[in-house]
Amino acid sequence: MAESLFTSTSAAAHQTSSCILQLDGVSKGFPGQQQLVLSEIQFRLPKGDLLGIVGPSGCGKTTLLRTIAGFEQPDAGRIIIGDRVVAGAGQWIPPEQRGVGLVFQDFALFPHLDVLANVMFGLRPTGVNGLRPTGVNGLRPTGVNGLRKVNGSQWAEGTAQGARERAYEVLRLVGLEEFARRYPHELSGGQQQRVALARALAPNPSLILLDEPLSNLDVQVRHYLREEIRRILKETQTSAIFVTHDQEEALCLSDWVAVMRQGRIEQWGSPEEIYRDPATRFVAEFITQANFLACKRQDQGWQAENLLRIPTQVLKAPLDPELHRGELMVRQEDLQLYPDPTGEITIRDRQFLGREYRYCLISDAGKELHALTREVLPIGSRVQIAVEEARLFPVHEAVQQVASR
Ligand SMILES: Nc1ncnc2c1ncn2[C@@H]1O[C@H](COP(=O)(O)OP(=O)(O)OP(=O)(O)O)[C@@H](O)[C@H]1O
Repeated sequence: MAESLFTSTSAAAHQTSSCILQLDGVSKGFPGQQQLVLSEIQFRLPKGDLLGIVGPSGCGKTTLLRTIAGFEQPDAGRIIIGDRVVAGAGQWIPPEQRGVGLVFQDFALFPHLDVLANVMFGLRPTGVNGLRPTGVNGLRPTGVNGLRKVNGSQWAEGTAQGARERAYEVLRLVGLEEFARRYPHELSGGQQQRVALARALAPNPSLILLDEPLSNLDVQVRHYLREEIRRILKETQTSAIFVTHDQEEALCLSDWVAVMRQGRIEQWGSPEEIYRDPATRFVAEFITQANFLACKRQDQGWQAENLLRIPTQVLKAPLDPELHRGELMVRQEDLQLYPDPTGEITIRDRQFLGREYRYCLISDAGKELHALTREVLPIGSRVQIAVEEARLFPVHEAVQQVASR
């Protein structure tokens, strides 16, 4: 399924029916920058699905979101929201007419308006859903007029009542109906972000864009709220794209994950595909907290750093007969430990994680490894290791990785 969504330009052009957003070869550069910030971005997002965009700092995540929202104009390519071309092919639809809701990492609520008025703001006939009120960085759409002149009298008679009812409806959805008359400073960070979500949802947008929506919250609230956000978006069948630098958040919130690197999508797939079958060493390193071991072919298998013999059957990808050296990815949960006083690996530390232990291991040659297992083994004892599953990457890619850092 992932392949049919992340298609070539010609194939993508024929597949617009059940998709809410389609990008065809979208590129974008900024003056004075040698490299493109977005380079031939291409994907289709099915209606009602959630896409998580992850990647290292500066890879172009926010620029991609801003380009979809309409705050940046692509240099090349086409963006289609629903069945409308909103950018490219001679078309340009401004942000406020794209039917897109926005949620920011700093909540961006109006401090002088109560919760109800904040949510109703998103319903103003001329408003861009969820537009931030002040000049904070990120997705701020500069040059949109009139956004700070907010007061109840802007509502035409009759529409105000409808807006109020809709605002209460979305506040119920996010579980904050009873907070309608509070001001933002009287709410917790998590509650403020739920108000921001309610404001973005109020006009019933076809697509919501969330820029690092949870990064200003502490870890417990983040865990709780990511479940909440997913539930609310699914319940309202709203498609959404959210940018995050937190891999775990992307994997557990999304239906699809796009891993970006230097302005390109390096891999698109379901969270399971991205985690279990990373296409490149970069994706593997960025998404998993796996172990990486240099290895070379030996007999019918592979020898990894004098620590492990890997029979070919534990390798995930088919073997390239030309490949004689490579780098092996072994996820922490796939590394098995066997107590052995003659083993070359020592347990350096053990952390209790509740259901299982995380072991920090060190080989006699100084190679550090990590393993997750339910077994209890003493710190300082020696072990041998084996693997259940491994993924082999051609070594030339690993070399490029190091060279490009
Ligand atoms: N308006 C602009 N003018 C010039 N360069 C820009 C502009 N906006 C972004 N850039 C550059 O484009 C690149 C991508 O920036 P972007 O904010 O999209 O990255 P990001 O992946 O969201 O990073 P982070 O995770 O740190 O927020 C960076 O090198 C940034 O400096």
